[in-house]
Amino acid sequence: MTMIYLDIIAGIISIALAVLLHLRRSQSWQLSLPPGPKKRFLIGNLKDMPTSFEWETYHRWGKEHDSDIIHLDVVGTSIIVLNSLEATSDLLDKRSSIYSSRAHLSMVRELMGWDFLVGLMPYGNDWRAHRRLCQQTLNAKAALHFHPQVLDATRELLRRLLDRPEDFMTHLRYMAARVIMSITYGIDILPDGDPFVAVAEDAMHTVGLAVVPGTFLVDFLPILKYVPEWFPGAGFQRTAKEWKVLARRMVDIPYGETIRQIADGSYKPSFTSSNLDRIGAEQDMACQQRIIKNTAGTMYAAGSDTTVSAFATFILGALFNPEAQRKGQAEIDRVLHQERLPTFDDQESMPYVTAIVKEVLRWKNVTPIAIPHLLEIDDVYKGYRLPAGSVVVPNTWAILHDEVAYPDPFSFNPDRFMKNGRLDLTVKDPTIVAFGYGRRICPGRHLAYASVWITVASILAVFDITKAVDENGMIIEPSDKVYTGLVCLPEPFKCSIKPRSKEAEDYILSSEQ
Ligand code: HEM
Repeated sequence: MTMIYLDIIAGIISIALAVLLHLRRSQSWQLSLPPGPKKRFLIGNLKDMPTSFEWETYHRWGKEHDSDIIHLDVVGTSIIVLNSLEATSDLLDKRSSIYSSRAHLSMVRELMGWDFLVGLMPYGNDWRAHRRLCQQTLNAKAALHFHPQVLDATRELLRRLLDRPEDFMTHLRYMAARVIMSITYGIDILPDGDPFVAVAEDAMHTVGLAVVPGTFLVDFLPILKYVPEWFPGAGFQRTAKEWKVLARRMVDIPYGETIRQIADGSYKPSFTSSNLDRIGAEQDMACQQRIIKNTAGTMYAAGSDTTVSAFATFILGALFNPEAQRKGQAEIDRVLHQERLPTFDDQESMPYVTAIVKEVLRWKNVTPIAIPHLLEIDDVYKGYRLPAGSVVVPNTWAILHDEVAYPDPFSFNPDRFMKNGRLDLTVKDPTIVAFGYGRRICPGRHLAYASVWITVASILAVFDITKAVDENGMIIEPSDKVYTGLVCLPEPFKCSIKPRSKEAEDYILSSEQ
């Protein structure tokens, strides 16, 4: 008898909950969507969508509609842009259980074969298994183990800058790639023309172009993925086919090399070798290998261009603000007395260097729209209806160029983070948003931050960075433009990098020991 009563009560509760949910949903459907540019019949905002520097357009739309949250519709795909820290924090951080998936991205994930990339995986168990591996290797404590490798790579960077300063971009790329390839695969790459790096760079270029929302219509109309290659207008299919080969090579080739080295006993311990070694007899071997291989491929893809972009932004910032460079050098000289090169232990005593790093991550921020998230269930925010399935674009660029938080936001000015010779903690730290949001926040941020900090400190300690001069003795003004894409990199620029003194040169050369 009691069991029957319990069943009836459970039934009534279930029905009541279902009715409540239905009522909530229908109430929220009466609310309006956030404001945004006028939508056209069927295609919505397709024709308005910017394909380059979209963060600037999104920011302008926000101002025009006097709202930090705007809504767009592209052929039925709902897009929500968040233009303020308040909105990203309220939704992506505080409600991250429903804002942590990713858009379907038919072009990149299905047609171009980038379904291995952790950063693009939908929220769920498979993503969790991959993310766990990233976290185990890259969390704040684990990242400390990489400091010696990063320091070695920085010292080599100094020597290479001394030798061929005009090739500084090549050296910065080498430094970032060297650290990640060694951590991930235990592979020592060649300084110039490394085949593993070449394979990865080719693939990376393609994905950078393809992930920007609005570039390929197939992302908004997934049915187009069934259009055959020969069909007029199906050029994206041919492009995807070519780019898929590059993606596979990027994942397979370095992983294959580690397997080869493990087999002949010549391997160096790395993310890949340690995790393969850890696979238990009770685990599904093929499944675990797939997760390790995907995660390894992701580490290079996610960590190389991003870090290089921050390095290059530092060099550019030093050109745009020579006074900041001098202040950084004066601080370093005060701490090191020009007797040694910086180490990670110097961080506490070099607040101005830290201010430069914060400004680097703010000024030409590496990932202006992070990686857009996806909202999984209907939500309501500031009285607006946010539909399930919306792509949610955090406008990190707008947040980091907000003139209230950062007056004169387009100038490179590390002093904005300083007060009375110390870091001013009342100024918003750009790292709060520069590495993304909520459950999808960049797991490589500790390693990335450490690499940028020690590189900035080491270069400032021994080099002067000045504008280059042409054959007629005229100063070459550097461009402050960046390439558009998911990861923004400064456009090529020239500069002069010279040792600050004979002693500085000696320190660089002796750093090999
Ligand atoms: C200055 C350097 C870097 C910047 C600015 C950066 C920034 C970001 C951003 C904005 C995201 C997206 C977060 C979101 O969806 O909200 C991300 C994701 C990711 N980053 Fe980084 N990153 C950097 C370096 C690295 C490094 C060195 C690694 C690894 C070695 C790495 C690994 C990843 C991974 C695996 C993801 C995907 C996380 C996920 O979707 O769950 N990143 N990063």
